[in-house]
Amino acid sequence: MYFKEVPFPFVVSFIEARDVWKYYGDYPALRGVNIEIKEGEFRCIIGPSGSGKTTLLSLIGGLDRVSRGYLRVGPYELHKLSNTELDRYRNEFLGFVFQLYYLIPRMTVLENVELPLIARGVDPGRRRKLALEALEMVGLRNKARRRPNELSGGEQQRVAIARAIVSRPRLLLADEPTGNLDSKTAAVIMDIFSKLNRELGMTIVMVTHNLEIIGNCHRVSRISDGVITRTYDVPQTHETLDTLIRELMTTV
Ligand SMILES: Nc1ncnc2c1ncn2[C@@H]1O[C@H](COP(=O)(O)OP(=O)(O)OP(=O)(O)O)[C@@H](O)[C@H]1O
Repeated sequence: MYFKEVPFPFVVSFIEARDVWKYYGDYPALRGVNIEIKEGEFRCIIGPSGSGKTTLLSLIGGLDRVSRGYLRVGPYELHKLSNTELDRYRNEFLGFVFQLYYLIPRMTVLENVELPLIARGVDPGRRRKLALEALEMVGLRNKARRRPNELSGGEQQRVAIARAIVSRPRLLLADEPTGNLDSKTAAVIMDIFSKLNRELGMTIVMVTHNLEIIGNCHRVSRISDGVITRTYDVPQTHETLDTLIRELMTTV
């Protein structure tokens, strides 16, 4: 009997950008980006300063609009959405983690994590339960009553991650999430991302300068002068990973 081999990836891409351009005034920060990311994938985006990483993430996150081209995330064709529809997309579909934690100092850790649920009208009992679950996932349930300034930088970033995932978004976007952290704390943060990806099936797109942490991703795309120049599968063995990191170091 003859079995036709199913091509991989079989599923339709979760994120699809085709010839995406973004202008700031006359300046083209993105110059025809093409990228496909599968659901459940953990994708890193690397590239030199000013190459367009944050711009691309802002477009995928619906924080800004494409100037030209096709950009779809799940069922949402972002280039076609109105501002209200974009707001809804962000609220229902996404979690964001940034380099700075943006926690509210006068609120407790628990209240900070509950915030996105207040905006969604979730009742207080359920809010508390979900926020504690999110804190459990980042290993900070025991610090729920503290205030952000009583925590280390790594712990504050873990609170920011709990806040980003409290409504169980399908897509988590992270912009230099380890940018302010030492390498040991960065590794802890990356283990949390890997766990969210593995256990909750959350698709993650992470922009980073830090090549030490790309071993946690499935694939890494390199962007240069506003164009994705290459996408690599991240190797599973240390030796081949080191070879890839050395190759990428010459370009980032
Ligand atoms: N709001 C803006 N107005 C004008 N130009 C902008 C704006 N945002 C970004 N740019 C320009 O677009 C280009 C891409 O910026 P972007 O922030 O996407 O780069 P990046 O790869 O994330 O850089 P970095 O690693 O330094 O954060 C840069 O030349 C930047 O100066």
